[in-house]
Amino acid sequence: MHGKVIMGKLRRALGLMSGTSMDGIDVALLDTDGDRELRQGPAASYAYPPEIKVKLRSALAEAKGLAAREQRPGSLGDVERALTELNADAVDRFLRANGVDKGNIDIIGYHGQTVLHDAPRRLTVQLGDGRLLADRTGVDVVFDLRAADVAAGGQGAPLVPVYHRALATQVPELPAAFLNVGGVANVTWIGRDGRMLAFDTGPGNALIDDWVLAHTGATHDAGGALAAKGTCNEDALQQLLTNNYFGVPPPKSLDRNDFSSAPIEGLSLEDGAATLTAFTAAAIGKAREHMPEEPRLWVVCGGGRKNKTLMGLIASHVQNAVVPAEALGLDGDFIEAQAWAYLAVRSALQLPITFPETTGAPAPMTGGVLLGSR
Ligand SMILES: Nc1ncnc2c1ncn2[C@@H]1O[C@H](COP(=O)(O)OP(=O)(O)OP(=O)(O)O)[C@@H](O)[C@H]1O
Ligand SMILES: CC(=O)N[C@H]1[C@@H]2OC[C@@H](O2)[C@@H](O)[C@@H]1O[C@H](C)C(=O)O
Repeated sequence: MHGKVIMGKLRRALGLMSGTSMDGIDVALLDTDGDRELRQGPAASYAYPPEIKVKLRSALAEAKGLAAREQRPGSLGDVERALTELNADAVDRFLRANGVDKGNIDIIGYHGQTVLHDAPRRLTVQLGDGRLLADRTGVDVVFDLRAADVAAGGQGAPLVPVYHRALATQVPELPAAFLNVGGVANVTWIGRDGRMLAFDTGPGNALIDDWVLAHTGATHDAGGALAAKGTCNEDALQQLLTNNYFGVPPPKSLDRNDFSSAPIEGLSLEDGAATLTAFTAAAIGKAREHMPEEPRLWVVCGGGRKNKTLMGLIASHVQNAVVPAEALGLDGDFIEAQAWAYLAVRSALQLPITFPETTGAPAPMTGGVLLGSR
């Protein structure tokens, strides 16, 4: 089933990413040889309809009880089908809007929606039906990119590091850190010789989003304005930082809800936002303890780079410059979707996508399941 992608040739891939913020589907086009050649094309986001967001929140609770990755009890099967249909619709809309011919797309890299991630139990569950997506789109789909790594004893996350490494050719000076602040935050340290070290640093925006949603109904703290008005509660922050996770050496990964915001209960909206924002930044600062050498530059991707308060705090916790991905001419909103396109091509070529230094895989290994169009 790996016949379509030939080594050395540029392949046109579409990446479909739905992250832990659970806000929708990011789509990005990438022409790549699966190695150093990267030609980023158009990209777009398609928000989940409100009713899907509500269903996803309950799916997340239902998924807690899963004992095996293929189980779909309760509403999970229905939600999976609905999400897959939304992804197929997103592909159609994207191709139409950008005048791209479906026949020219070689492969789709499909992430799905993570509803459970528990690497110690060798369990990572992404809702999404690769077979259905391949049938609906008529394009070959690579799905389940995390599963083989987890089965082999790896963390199954983060998977973006190999794409970060490919982007690092654009960084003026190494070592550098690519920091993704999504629902959860993850970092890839890249050394002068291209060596990688990657792991989830701690919370990203998810705790802040949940706090703001519960108190105001808004989806996030736009620009970090609420946090800027509040005062960090030092006791609560220190309590949050006592979590054992920060001392654990990498590789390590997190589920969306691995951290509780219990220590900030009772604080005002603004002070709670300030404290959680300080928590995300301090956790990123702690990531430095695991790095072999201080990054010369921190390149920030993901929605968290739009939170000015957070960006300022991150800068106060690290040495050297902190810049948004745009400073390197990249679009910080779509690096993960592009990464999924890149990973799909690497998977089809049977190239490694995870490494001992990124997920704790026993050796560099490929992954993903290729579902041929028919
Ligand atoms: N203007 C903004 N101001 C502040 N925060 C923002 C802004 N825009 C987006 N965000 C934050 O970024 C989040 C979305 O980020 P992103 O799309 O990178 O996450 P994700 O890909 O879903 O998550 P992950 O990377 O963990 O899988 C939103 O939930 C919100 O908290
Ligand atoms: C299991 C899972 O979906 N993890 C996500 C999550 O969101 C950020 C962080 O935690 C990262 O480890 C990962 O996503 C990115 C895309 C990755 O695998 O690189």
